[in-house]
Amino acid sequence: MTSTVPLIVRLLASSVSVANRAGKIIRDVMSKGELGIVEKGKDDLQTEADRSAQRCIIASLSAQFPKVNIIGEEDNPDTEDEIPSDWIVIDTDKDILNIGCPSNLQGVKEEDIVVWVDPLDGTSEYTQGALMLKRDPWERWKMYLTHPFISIKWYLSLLQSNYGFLEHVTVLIGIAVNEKPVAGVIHQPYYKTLIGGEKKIGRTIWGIQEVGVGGFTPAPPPDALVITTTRSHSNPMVEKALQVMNANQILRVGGAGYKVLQLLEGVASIYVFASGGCKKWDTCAPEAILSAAGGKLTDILGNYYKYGASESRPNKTGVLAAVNNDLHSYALNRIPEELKDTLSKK
Ligand SMILES: Nc1ncnc2c1ncn2[C@@H]1O[C@H](COP(=O)(O)O)[C@@H](O)[C@H]1OP(=O)(O)O
Ligand SMILES: [Mg+2]
Repeated sequence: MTSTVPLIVRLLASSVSVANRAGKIIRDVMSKGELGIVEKGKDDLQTEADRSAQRCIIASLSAQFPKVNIIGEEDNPDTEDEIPSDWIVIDTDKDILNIGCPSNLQGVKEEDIVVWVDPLDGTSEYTQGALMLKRDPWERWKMYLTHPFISIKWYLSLLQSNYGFLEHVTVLIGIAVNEKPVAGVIHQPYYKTLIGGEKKIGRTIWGIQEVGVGGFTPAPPPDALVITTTRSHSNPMVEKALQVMNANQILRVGGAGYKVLQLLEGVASIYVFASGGCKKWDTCAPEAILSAAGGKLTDILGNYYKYGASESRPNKTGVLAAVNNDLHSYALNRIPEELKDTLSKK
């Protein structure tokens, strides 16, 4: 049966299974307690979970789709170590295989596809979440002292948060054809639900253009204007763009994947981030799923990003995403011209 299913649908179905496995790796690293944090740059961390989840995703997808160009966030310095055999996922999500395929994607070949992988979006929230899992206050304080760049103010705000910010962490697998995100997966390793009285952890959201979305219950935007934005990468430009939105409420959360989930689930209406910092792997999967649900993701100037393999990785001109075209235009028209100018010269 599998061979008659179009390639793009098989790739999406495998990405769902692989993202679930990567999510389990992320939880396992956290449970072991040794995050192996490395500072890649200013406000930019990498952990053992980022490295291992990426190895799992790239090894699994390239074993099944050897000619697909897969680009991951992490450099993976330790690629010479053998990958544990249970990290190579050969399963595929059977329900996704039955979803149908838009006619313009039916003839797509492996060589036409670029997959953008963020193995762990929301790394700051993941490492800060680790602090909150330390129940012993002395152990927690010791971990804080060795954690890169958390101010005492943040530490106190973390103590007041219930579960840290682990729900903000996602695994992102975005599938692009002809430079456009056409399908994607957002996996949330720490999402908690009760199904038939039984506790479940983790969920996987998917979308494919013209077919639709799944793995969650879509909801209309809130009546009030709720904007979602960064909690860990703000700066004066980000704040300026927020001020002019005339929002009823501003939510500050981690990760591009989590913010787009808030749009999909009716928690927020617009995502505004008027700064460089996000990269192609942060926005490819969220853009694919949001547009499959009727939304729109562009830069702050209103231009779509391109996702060809040779495109530069940074999204220098920020992110503007909304649940529909009207809300996107509303936000775009409010961004001051001088801010657009400053960003486009970066
Ligand atoms: N200044 C930055 N440096 C590094 N990564 C950034 C920066 N700004 C944004 N990002 C990436 O974009 C995602 C969304 O940004 P934010 O959480 O600030 O809204 C972050 O989780 C982070 O991805 P990652 O956690 O995968 O490194
Ligand atoms: Mg990211």
